[in-house]
Amino acid sequence: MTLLVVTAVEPEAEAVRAGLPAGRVRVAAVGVGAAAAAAGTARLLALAEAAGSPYQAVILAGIAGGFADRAPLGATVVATRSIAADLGADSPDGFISLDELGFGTAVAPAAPTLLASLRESLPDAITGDILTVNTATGTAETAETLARRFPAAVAEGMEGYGAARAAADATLPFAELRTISNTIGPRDRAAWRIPDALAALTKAARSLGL
Ligand SMILES: O=C(O)c1cccc(C(=O)CC[C@H]2O[C@@H](n3cnc4c(=O)[nH]cnc43)[C@H](O)[C@@H]2O)c1
Repeated sequence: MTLLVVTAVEPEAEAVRAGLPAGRVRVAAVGVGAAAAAAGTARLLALAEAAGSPYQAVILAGIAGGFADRAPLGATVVATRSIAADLGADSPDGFISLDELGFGTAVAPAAPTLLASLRESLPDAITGDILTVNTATGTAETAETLARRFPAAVAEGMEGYGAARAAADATLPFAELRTISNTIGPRDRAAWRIPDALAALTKAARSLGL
């Protein structure tokens, strides 16, 4: 299978590459946020298709914030669904999702076969929804609100839903794989364990056996 792995930033891409045999998989950093992920992934897919060597699957990989008591620091998480948590409308009665507004869906389910293969390769990984947010959560109040709105969510990142949409437009299977660098809650950058999360990302990539 010709696989495209996209990450937000280059250190994440390097961590993934370090766990993969050279030249077998394309790993590219496409930028932070769902818009960058969608645009960057779509461009890579289109260029490969135009060159006559299309990709056959897309994985969004990177580090993430983990929900307290659901995904601890250093854990590997695999998304059953990548959900755009803040795509919709605010209202005095609470958040209204894109689905409720009738404008499509904010939920991108992982491709069943790709998800099953990731789970088999990563038996210790925590499986659940991974939220895509435009603003990284920085208060206990927002963390609690998200945990309540999304009881099956284990982590949040900023790109999954965007890359998933690009893969869906190209009718390709998609999955999201992340490792936990910080706990979702009051912003405390000093408490982020980025090197540990990047090391876990390398280990996860190696476990894929590609
Ligand atoms: O400073 C560094 O060395 C460094 C190395 C690798 C990655 C970073 C990032 O800051 C990546 C940002 C990326 O990480 C995701 N992320 C991580 N934690 C959270 C969170 O709590 N809430 C939302 N997103 C998170 C996100 O996908 C960002 O694109 C720095």
